Amino acid sequence: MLRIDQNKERPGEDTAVAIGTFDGMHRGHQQILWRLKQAASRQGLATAVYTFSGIPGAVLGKKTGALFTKSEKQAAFAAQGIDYLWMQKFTRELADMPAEAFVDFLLSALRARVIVVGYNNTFGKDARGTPRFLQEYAGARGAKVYIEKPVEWEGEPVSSTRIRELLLHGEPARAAQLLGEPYAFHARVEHGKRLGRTIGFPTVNFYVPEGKLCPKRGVYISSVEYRGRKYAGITNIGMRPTVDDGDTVNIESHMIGFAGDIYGEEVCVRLFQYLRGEVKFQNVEGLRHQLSEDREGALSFFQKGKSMR
Ligand SMILES: Cc1cc2nc3c(=O)[nH]c(=O)nc-3n(C[C@H](O)[C@H](O)[C@H](O)COP(=O)(O)O)c2cc1C
Ligand SMILES: Nc1ncnc2c1ncn2[C@@H]1O[C@H](COP(=O)(O)OP(=O)(O)OP(=O)(O)O)[C@@H](O)[C@H]1O
Repeated sequence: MLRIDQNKERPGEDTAVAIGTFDGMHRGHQQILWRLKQAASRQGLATAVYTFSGIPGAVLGKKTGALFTKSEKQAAFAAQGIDYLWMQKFTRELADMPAEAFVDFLLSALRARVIVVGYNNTFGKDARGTPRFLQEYAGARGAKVYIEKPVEWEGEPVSSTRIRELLLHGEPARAAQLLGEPYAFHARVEHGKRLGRTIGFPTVNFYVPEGKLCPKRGVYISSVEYRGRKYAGITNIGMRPTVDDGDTVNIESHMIGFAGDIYGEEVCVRLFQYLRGEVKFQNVEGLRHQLSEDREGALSFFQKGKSMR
């Protein structure tokens, strides 16, 4: 996959292009990319995606985090086998761009001969770039436009907004149904207080990456992937009131059955089920007792045959 927003690189061939924010690469997004690849291969075109590095809501005043960091989004498109990726920083100027100018850009700079969008895609000033507008304007200029019907779950369209709300309400299992896989953090392990190991629960610690959505605070059944191996785990998202009086949210996972120092290494933590809220215990012994129960909860969850994917 080639990033074509950098160094003035452009596709050297005609393309089929999909447009949208694609935050989370949920099942609706997967359907769009399936159609993109199908249309491209039928017509002998390369595949391209025009997307944003953040989420438009963050620029337009909504204070919600995104499901993907920039690098997670780039990795998701690479995994989908997309040939060319244009990742644009979303700005107010971009939001005010006339819809015609945006389509002209797709046709000329990205060499779009096919354009694929979902039923609800809009772009350009005053959201005038509707699927119908696209069909008329791009169609008159020789491009074929595909408009995908909504992919639904429990009778409502799957959307990034809906997934963010589920995660903020502590419903990671339902979020995973819409995403097609559990919500994940890819992070580098940071130093903790080294207290965990003294109570029999060493943890990997990191902070929520800037701009990424922090799910409801509390304790989760999770898995931790490290060097290609997945461990059952328990993860706390919170401020550790028993041992810390700081006010920064931190993510900590205990990997069941793992021993070793992995500071500075990359891990992937996936959230499966919300167990409980964070509690301020009278003493560390109370915390240790609760952590043993949390671990039992995680072990029986995975013993029931749940996959760690
Ligand atoms: C699964 C899990 C659940 C936790 N639950 C709580 C909690 O309810 N209350 C709390 O004060 N700290 C909680 N913690 C944080 C512990 O206080 C912390 O992991 C421990 O002190 C070790 O810190 P360290 O990694 O900096 O050494 C939890 C940690 C984990 C991994
Ligand atoms: N459930 C869905 N079914 C089919 N296509 C979809 C679905 N959701 C989004 N799309 C399409 O996928 C592309 C990228 O979607 P985009 O990320 O912009 O919207 P979204 O997932 O609905 O997010 P939000 O909730 O923030 O509006 C767009 O063309 C959009 O129309």
